[in-house]
Amino acid sequence: MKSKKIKGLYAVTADEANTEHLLSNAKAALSAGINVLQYRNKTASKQLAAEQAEALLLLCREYNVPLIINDDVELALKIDADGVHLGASDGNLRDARKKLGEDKIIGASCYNRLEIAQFAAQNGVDYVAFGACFVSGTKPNAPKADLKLFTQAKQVLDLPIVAIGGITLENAPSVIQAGADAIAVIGALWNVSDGSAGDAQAIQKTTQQFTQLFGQPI
Ligand SMILES: Cc1ncc(COP(=O)(O)OP(=O)(O)O)c(N)n1
Ligand SMILES: Cc1nc(C(=O)O)sc1CCOP(=O)(O)O
Ligand SMILES: [Mg+2]
Repeated sequence: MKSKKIKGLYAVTADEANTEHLLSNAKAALSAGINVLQYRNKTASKQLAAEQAEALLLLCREYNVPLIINDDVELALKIDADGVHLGASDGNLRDARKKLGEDKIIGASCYNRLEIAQFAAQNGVDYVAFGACFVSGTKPNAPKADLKLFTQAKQVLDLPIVAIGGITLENAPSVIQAGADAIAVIGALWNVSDGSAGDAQAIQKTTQQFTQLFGQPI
């Protein structure tokens, strides 16, 4: 069942113009145990986005990890990615389902609003995301979502619930405790470096630390 794949550490890529760097970072996270990867690059041209998404898809296939495309149903269709993530201004959920078919994963941003999640669930999404849980360096103006929302959502929704926004190794336990099935992370995963060993090793170590919070083996 495809929605069962949405759990644990859900890595979301940072805006990265250097494809080699993007791929080596992604490989580090994949090799250390992320469960889902979302390609999100708000600064790429259409051509760069297509190239980067295609290269990430090949890498994800090696690790049997689904690749979700942010915002762009057409790109997901073009490269046969595993799904899309859509926010309030990214198009209609039913239209996306019609285009992508039943086998693809569709996720919806629900911000801090349970009723958006209920609407998304009625419109056939495979997971819902709430945020921002904490102040996010990536998206400083994102509206805040109270962690109580996860507990409430869990009681009324029968879908995986993803938490996003400012999640770090320190605050992730409170989000998981509140009921999130997955945590979506950008800054605290990719903006790490241990100085000597390089980015890839630091990303691997951070991935393992996040994954252990869910009680999964490393
Ligand atoms: C897992 C996940 N949750 C939320 C978002 C945010 O989507 P959106 O509100 O459309 O904002 P942008 O990411 O497009 O800036 C997400 N991408 N992934
Ligand atoms: C893309 C995104 N969406 C958010 C929301 O609240 O919907 S917060 C966010 C940024 C997440 O990045 P970081 O882990 O660096 O805070
Ligand atoms: Mg969006």
